[in-house]
Amino acid sequence: MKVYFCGSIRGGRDDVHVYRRIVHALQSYGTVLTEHVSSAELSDRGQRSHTENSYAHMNKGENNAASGDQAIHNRDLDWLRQSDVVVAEVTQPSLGVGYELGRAVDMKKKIFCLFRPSSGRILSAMIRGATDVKNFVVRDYSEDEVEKVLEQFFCSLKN
Ligand SMILES: O=c1[nH]c(=O)n([C@H]2C[C@H](O)[C@@H](COP(=O)(O)O)O2)cc1CO
Repeated sequence: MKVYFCGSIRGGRDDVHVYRRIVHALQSYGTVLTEHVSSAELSDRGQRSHTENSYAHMNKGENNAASGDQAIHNRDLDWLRQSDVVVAEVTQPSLGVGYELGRAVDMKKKIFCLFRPSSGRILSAMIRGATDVKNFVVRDYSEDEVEKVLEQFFCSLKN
């Protein structure tokens, strides 16, 4: 099973610790194509947070030069096409995540969105309201429920 995980990068990295927990749990169900989204080394500038030498080791896809952005976009859409399921943490608003979800709907992917009401945010109606889209599920959860809600979702795929 190939899993495409979506989480905010340039939209803000406040929830990266939650992304790590989700990706860790997802790895027991299959291959996570976008593991880098959960990397603490990626800053909200889409770059590793350290300066100088780290640029030499930077994963080419995650720099913010224009050509780098095109490579990131094209690589991620390739991964999205390959994926069997899309899991998105949507608490931290992110243009990129919203775009990925829209493209995934168009590709008729199975989509599972996770939102934490404890954040005090109100989820976009374009995500919460997509209830008539087939295979598009939005689940409210708290951080300590990550493993449980993912287990429920992957079990539901078997039925
Ligand atoms: O460097 C990147 N690498 C990358 O894979 N993405 C993808 C994966 C994430 O699910 C999503 C985050 O979008 P944004 O950066 O607009 O928050 O876009 C986004 C960026 C930066 O926009």
